[in-house]
Amino acid sequence: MEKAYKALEVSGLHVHVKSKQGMTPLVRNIHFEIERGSVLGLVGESGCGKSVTCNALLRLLDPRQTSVEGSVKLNGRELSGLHEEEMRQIRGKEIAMIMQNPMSAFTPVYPIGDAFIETIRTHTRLTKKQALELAVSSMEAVNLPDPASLLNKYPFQLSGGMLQRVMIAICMSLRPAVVIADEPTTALDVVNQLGVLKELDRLRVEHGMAILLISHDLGVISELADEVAVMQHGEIVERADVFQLFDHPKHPYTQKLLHARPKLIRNEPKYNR
Ligand SMILES: Nc1ncnc2c1ncn2[C@@H]1O[C@H](COP(=O)(O)OP(=O)(O)OP(=O)(O)O)[C@@H](O)[C@H]1O
Repeated sequence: MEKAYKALEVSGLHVHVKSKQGMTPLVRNIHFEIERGSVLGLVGESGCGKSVTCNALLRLLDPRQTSVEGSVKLNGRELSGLHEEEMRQIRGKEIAMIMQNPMSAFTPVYPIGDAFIETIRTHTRLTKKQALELAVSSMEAVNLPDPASLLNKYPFQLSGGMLQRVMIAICMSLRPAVVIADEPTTALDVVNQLGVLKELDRLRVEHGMAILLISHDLGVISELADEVAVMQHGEIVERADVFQLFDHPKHPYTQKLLHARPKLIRNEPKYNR
């Protein structure tokens, strides 16, 4: 059988932070890999280390406060020894991040087109006109209406769902191999949530990108993920195929998480007056 192509491979990732007691572990011994065109869901309670893990992958943690050990391979290329300048080239272009709060990703005093064109031109040799064309086509691809006029708007003039789509469009315009989506739908209402998830899934299918999807919401995870890693206290305690995990959770913490899912409690007959 042909060997699956790994877009992202993480092994033995440890992060420590400086504290009065010395170096304190934040995440320990993280291992996972994501194949091209597939989605790994990363779940766990608040503070368990999901964002620290992602920031460590992208080398966004402050090296004066934290130390990171382990191996991170992107399309087979080891990232851990690279210089900051090389990492800057990789971030956004080969591995991109969609953040939780789209509003904070844009500078409020500039039209959104400025952010779009700056990102494209930082990573490509396209002219401003070509970058603009790419911005418009990327926005069309995520079903944003009238992209040319949207590019002239300021962030506060767009709804949360639209801004999230703009962020996805910016992210996708450079066709990264890996996308880290950190709670991409938390700030959205359910209709927009579904739209954004569908968009991510379409881009995964059409462009074969690998997605690391971080969410508290097991509903979101079950919509999109092929595999799920469950984190607790800085460690991955269980990793399994999504159906296996939902049907036969092994670790007590996974069982607890699944048990804590909101259920519809409306079986009682209606009150008759
Ligand atoms: N720069 C830092 N210095 C010290 N501690 C930190 C730092 N960044 C994060 N932490 C701590 O590391 C732990 C993990 O934080 P992290 O943000 O990764 O959690 P999370 O799982 O993403 O939570 P949430 O779901 O709420 O976003 C927390 O206890 C947090 O306080």
